Amino acid sequence: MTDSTTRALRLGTRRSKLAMAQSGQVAEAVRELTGRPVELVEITTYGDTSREHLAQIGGSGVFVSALRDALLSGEIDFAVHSLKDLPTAQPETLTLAAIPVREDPRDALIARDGLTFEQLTADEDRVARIGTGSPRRMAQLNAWARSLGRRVETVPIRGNIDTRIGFVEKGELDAVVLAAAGLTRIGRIDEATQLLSPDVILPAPGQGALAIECAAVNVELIARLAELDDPDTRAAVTAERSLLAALEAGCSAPVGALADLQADEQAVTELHLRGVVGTTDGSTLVQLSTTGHVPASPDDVSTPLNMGHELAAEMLAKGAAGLMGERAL
Ligand SMILES: NCc1[nH]cc(CCC(=O)O)c1CC(=O)O
Repeated sequence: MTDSTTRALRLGTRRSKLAMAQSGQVAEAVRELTGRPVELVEITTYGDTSREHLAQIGGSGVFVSALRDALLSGEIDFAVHSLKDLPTAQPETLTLAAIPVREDPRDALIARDGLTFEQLTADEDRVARIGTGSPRRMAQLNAWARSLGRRVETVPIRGNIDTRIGFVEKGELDAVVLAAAGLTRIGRIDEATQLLSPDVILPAPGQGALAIECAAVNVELIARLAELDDPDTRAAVTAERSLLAALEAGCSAPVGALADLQADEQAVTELHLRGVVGTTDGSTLVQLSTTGHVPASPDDVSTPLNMGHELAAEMLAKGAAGLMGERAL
C-alpha cells in the first residue's frame, strides 16, 4: 500500500548538467518544505537529441514537451524548467506552481585572454568572432559593435554550456555569450570575463528564472509548492513574457526583455519593463521601456500583463514586426 503523503515525490528532469543542477537545487528545497523524499526521474527531450540548429527546429518548447507529457501521464509529479525555454502559452492542463527567486538575469561574455567586449572589438585589423546561436544576442552584439564604430562576426553555435565554452578554450572562437545564471548553476561563473549590462544586451524574457510545473489536477501539491514562489520574480517575468507573447514571437526570435522592481519613496512597488527587437545584423533595433505600479497582492499579475501588452503595441507601432523575420504582418 502506498501512502500518497509519504511516498517520494518524482521530479522529472532533463539529463544535461544544467538541468540536473537546477533540478537538484529545487529537489532539496522541496524536501525541506514537504519533509518528503524527492526522486529525480530522467526524461530525454527532443531538444537533447536533435543536432539541428534550434532556429531550424523552430517552434518553441523543444526542451519541455517530453517533461510535460510525463506530467500529464502521471509518470512524474513535478518538473523544473528554465523559464526562458517555456512557450508563453500555458496549457490549461498544467500549472506553474512556483517561480522561485531569480538568479542574475544578465548575459555573460567568456572571451579569450580575459577580455571585455570593448577590448575584443578594439583591434581594427582583426574582427572578433563571437559564438552564439541566439538571434537576440546576435542583434544586440552587432548593434553594440556598431555603436562603438566596430564590427564583430557572430558565429552560430549550439551545444551545452561546456561545449560552447570549449570553442574559446580551443581557440576556435574569440568569445561566446551565455546566460550568467546557467554558468552560476554549473559552477563556471568565475570564467565570465564580463557581465553584460542590460543597457547594451537585454536578456531573454524570463532568463535566470526557474519554473516548477505540475499537472493542474494535482491541486494539493500545487498549493504546497506555491510556498517556493517569489512574487517579485513572478511579476517581473510575467511582464517580460507578456511582451514576448504580444509580439507573437517565439523563444528563438530576436526579442530581449527585462523587468525590475523597485520600491519608491512611498514604498509603492514600481515595475520597470524594457524590451528590444532587432535585425540580427544589428542595423535596426526597436528598444522601448515603460513603468507601472504593481499592487501589493502577490496573486494579482494584471498590471505586469498589461504592461507587457502595452509595450508590445508600442514596439509594433514602431515597426517591430518587420524586424522579427519572415512572418505575416
Ligand atoms: N537556451 C538554453 C538555456 N536555457 C536556460 C539557460 C540558462 C540560463 C537560464 O536559466 O535562463 C540556457 C543557456 C544559455 O542561454 O546560456
